[in-house]
Amino acid sequence: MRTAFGVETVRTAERELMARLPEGALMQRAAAGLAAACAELLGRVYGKRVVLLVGGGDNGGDALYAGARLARRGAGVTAVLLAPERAHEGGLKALRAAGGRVSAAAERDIAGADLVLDGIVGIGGKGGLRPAAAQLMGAVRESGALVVAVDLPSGVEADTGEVLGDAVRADATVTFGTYKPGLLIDPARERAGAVRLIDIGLGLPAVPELEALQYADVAALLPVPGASSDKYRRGVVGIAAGSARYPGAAVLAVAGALRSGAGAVRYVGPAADAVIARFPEALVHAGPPSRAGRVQAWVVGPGLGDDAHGREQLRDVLAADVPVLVDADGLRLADPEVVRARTAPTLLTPHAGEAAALLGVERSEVEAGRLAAVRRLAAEYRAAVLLKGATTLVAGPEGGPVRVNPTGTSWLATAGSGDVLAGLAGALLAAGLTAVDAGSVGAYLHGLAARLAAQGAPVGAQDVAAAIPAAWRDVRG
Ligand SMILES: NC(=O)C1=CN([C@@H]2O[C@H](COP(=O)(O)OP(=O)(O)OC[C@H]3O[C@@H](n4cnc5c(N)ncnc54)[C@H](O)[C@@H]3O)[C@@H](O)[C@H]2O)[C@@H](O)CC1
Ligand SMILES: [K+]
Repeated sequence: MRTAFGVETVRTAERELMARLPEGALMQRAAAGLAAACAELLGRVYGKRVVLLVGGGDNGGDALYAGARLARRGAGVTAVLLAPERAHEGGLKALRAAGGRVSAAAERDIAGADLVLDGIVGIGGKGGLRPAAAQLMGAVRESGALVVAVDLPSGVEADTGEVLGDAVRADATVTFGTYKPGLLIDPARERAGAVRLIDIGLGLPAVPELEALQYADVAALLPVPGASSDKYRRGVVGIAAGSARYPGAAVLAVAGALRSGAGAVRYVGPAADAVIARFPEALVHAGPPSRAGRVQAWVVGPGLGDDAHGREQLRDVLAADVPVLVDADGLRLADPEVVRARTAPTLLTPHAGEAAALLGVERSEVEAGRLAAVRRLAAEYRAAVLLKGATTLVAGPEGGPVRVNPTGTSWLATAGSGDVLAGLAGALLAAGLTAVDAGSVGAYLHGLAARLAAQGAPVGAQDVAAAIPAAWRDVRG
């Protein structure tokens, strides 16, 4: 599991550690790791030109000390001081002693750089880049230099993943002690490039603020049928989706569920003919979901439409005392009071627009502050919430760490892809995973399936569904 902690927690851990270490030792640890990472990225250090963008805090201090180490290995190192009167004194002295210099012409030095080290601000940064730093970003882009961010790209919010105005766009980020939430969540994540974590010995709490499942975590959570498992052990999924107008959503949700280890899939709704034509193994039922026979988890909403029939289906499913995944039209039509009052687990799977409607805010507000939005939704609806996006987030109703999906890909931004995810996560719910596990394992497999299906070329939702077994095999190794 890759974990992230917010600034307040990092500060506390830093204070405790600093009290036990000689003055400046922690910054030396950070700078040593940073310099080593830069050296690796440069390949050969000797003769390379390195420019340090140095702000007025310890983030700039890290850059200066790392620059001194690179200068000692033969790099030509130049520091651009963005707050000359506050630049870290010890770091500046070390840089000069190692043969580095302070720049008198920032843009010219940047233009000739092989590597630019962004030490403008770190976790002490507030409110985006100031004009003096923002002005240099054009020169940094044009230089073609490798950009390495110290701790996090300056101008992004460490705790929320927001990008405020101009922010550094790094090829790599070297972060200290722990990932910060902003390094794992869009829109900030894509500013960070490849993130490398340097252990500086911070003692961190057991429960992180954010966690990203890795292969091994997903493998451990995947339901695997035992020798004696019958279809009920593997889980029976009910799907109440599709309408005369949108039969395809039902087909895709069923496709997702059938390829995700469900013992059986029961379909209820007006698209039964379309479903059975594609999937003879699906069980189709007329009448209300509550009359469909034994079901261990329901998926409701994809393509449901908003006519009386759809509303009735939704009401009926939400009254069931089994886990329910609510997607798409289901999210639009669900009565918040009914969702809150449910005692069996509920998993809501909105995209940013649907999340905004559920919260009664603008879509842009959700997009800018996705972590806050998913937490608020989970608390307000007393449900697990999967907020779709390039980095899908999953929050549980009881707080705790928010899961962030690392496998997302823009190939998933295609019609019907959400319907497949609904079926997939529904099958995992039926197999007995908690709502947060079903959501996060579902998002993981869904992203991986899309990558495997795409291989760099366009894919449709059906291809994604067809690649779920391959993703499953890939994870189980
Ligand atoms: N405290 C520690 O023990 C360690 C800290 N480390 C480094 O220290 C950083 C935190 O240092 P600081 O607390 O000094 O804070 P920062 O260096 O992140 O930034 C604070 C400074 O920048 C100014 N500032 C705030 N927002 C700004 C903005 N938008 N534009 C320009 N200037 C802005 C502040 O007035 C202050 O001078 C970490 O990110 C990490 O790089 C590492 O050396 C590891 C150890
Ligand atoms: K930085």
